[in-house]
Amino acid sequence: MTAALETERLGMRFGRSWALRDCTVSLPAGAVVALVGPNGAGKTTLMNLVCGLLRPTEGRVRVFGEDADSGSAEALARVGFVAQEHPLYRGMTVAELLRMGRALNPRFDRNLAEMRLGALGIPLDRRAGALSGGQQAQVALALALSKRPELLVLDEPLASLDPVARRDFTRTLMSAVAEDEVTVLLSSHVIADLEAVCDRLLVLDHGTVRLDGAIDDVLAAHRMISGPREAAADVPGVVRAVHSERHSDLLVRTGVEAESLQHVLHPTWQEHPVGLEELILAYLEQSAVTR
Ligand SMILES: Nc1ncnc2c1ncn2[C@@H]1O[C@H](COP(=O)(O)OP(=O)(O)OP(=O)(O)O)[C@@H](O)[C@H]1O
Repeated sequence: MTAALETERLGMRFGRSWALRDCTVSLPAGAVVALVGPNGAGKTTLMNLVCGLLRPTEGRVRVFGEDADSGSAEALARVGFVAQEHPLYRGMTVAELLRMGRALNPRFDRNLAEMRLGALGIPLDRRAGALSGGQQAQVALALALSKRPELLVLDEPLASLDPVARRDFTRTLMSAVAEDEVTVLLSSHVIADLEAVCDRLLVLDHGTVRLDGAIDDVLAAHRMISGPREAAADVPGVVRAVHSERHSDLLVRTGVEAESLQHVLHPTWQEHPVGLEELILAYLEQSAVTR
């Protein structure tokens, strides 16, 4: 089956610095992917490459098998993009934005956009600049979804939204995923938001891929264990260790076979599953320490 998104040793350099390097990932169609990483990790750069807004310095990026920077009308029509701060033409009314969307995109479904915005009580005759931040985000999402894209790329769409607006945005997104089977690449710094909608994780740090996989598989392949400090050095696959005088808390990569840990651990070690936020932070902290 063709992957929705495939990158092969993808790299992007600005001047002398690499924003993204050696990035090889394959995202299956229908996945909802959480793109996570600290400021400057390369998330926006990857998204711009996926949308064909940047040409890679090295490597390739393919969307449904076609080079993302081919510039073909078909490739552009397949991807919906909501950039950071969801920019809109502020002087135009919502109705004018929808007309423009229709004129620019052959598959644009204006009824769908009006239905979604109507359900949220967003007036079509209001200028975009006079809408609240949450309403602007909803308009940007409705415009992107009404293109009927096969891949939807959302760069920190929730950043400026209050909790109710975040929930409304997430609901709109989830219903679109359920109805249209669209593949989604969604970045955010708020892991709880991502956990609610995403089934796959891609962690970037300093331009390189730190973790990539289905969230369930990634969580199943890690354990948090607590036990005597003097035995901590014998534990294999430690991602992150926090020691007190006598005690150690370790995040360990166990592979898919979590039982394998039992063979090496002293019975006094206690084991418990790891949460997504804890896991991501552990990888990012480990990476910060080893640099
Ligand atoms: N147009 C550009 N010119 C020069 N450097 C750039 C450009 N765009 C990005 N960079 C650099 O590339 C690196 C990655 O930036 P990018 O915006 O992709 O990170 P990010 O993960 O999206 O960060 P944030 O979470 O802060 O939005 C940073 O060091 C940034 O300064």
